[in-house]
Amino acid sequence: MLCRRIFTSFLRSNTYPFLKHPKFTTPFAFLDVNPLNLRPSVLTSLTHKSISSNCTMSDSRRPVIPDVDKADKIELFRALESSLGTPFSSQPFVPNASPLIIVICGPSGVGKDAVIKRLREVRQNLHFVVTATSRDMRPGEINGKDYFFVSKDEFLTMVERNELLEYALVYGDYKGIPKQQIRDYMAEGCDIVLRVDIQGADTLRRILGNSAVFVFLVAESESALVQRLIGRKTETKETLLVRIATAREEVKHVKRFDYVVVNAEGELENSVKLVESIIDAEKAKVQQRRVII
Ligand SMILES: Nc1ncnc2c1ncn2[C@@H]1O[C@H](COP(=O)(O)OP(=O)(O)OP(=O)(O)O)[C@@H](O)[C@H]1O
Repeated sequence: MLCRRIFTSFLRSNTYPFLKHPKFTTPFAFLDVNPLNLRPSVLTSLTHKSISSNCTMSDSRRPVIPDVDKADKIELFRALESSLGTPFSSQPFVPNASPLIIVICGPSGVGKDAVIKRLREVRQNLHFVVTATSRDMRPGEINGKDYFFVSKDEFLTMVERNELLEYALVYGDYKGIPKQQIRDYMAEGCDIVLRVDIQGADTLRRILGNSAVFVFLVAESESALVQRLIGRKTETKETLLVRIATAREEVKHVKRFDYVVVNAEGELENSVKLVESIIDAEKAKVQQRRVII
């Protein structure tokens, strides 16, 4: 006690200014370690408490923290808990990430469908919104899986009922995104993938702003894109020309997107991995995108 008084009066005087160094004024600082890895404020208040409790609490009532190398884990855990005075919480430090809407766009033939198909195979809790379209079914396509194939009249009825988040007339056919499907899957905690053309992406940006993630897919070059489109064998020479001319304009809009992914020839897996990384990074953001449809 006498020693402490002498030490305190030294601290108050300016005779030995080095004694005001945090090493001497911060509890435990002389150890050069923080034995419980506590925040300095907690440490300070704890130590002040235990110093002041010296006056009132007998040694037998003070919680004893066993030595780390001797105590078993549970004993140490409980001792630390009772020293701090409140039970350790098992609540997650951060809540679950909000479901995301990922909008994938890019010129015709770049590989949007191929990337999304693979993404669905490798990633859980991801729902690809099945778009409604008035175009004819292509060989191999399945109604309700690739698209909801509807007549023009049926499509226009959906528009009248405000059932579509966004719709457009593309190469003479209507395409639109059903709202209810998005609400249902987001309620289950799924991320939503939307596949749209450039007009659709513009409209969605107006509607959703920054609450969705916009990804633009490009080929490594124009010539690679044309070869891919030819290789798909779905187009006539006329529609090929229209799609290629349109693609030339579309790639100029890349700046409006949040991310660009180069889907290079033979590198589909890498493109999918990159899209996955984008989703993971978005989910780790402190300020989450929150979307209401
Ligand atoms: N990285 C890649 N390397 C080689 N071929 C690819 C790659 N990605 C996609 N493809 C192929 O390119 C063709 C066009 O791809 P896909 O149909 O997915 O394009 P899209 O962007 O969905 O086109 P559209 O908008 O016209 O429907 C397909 O035959 C597909 O298998």
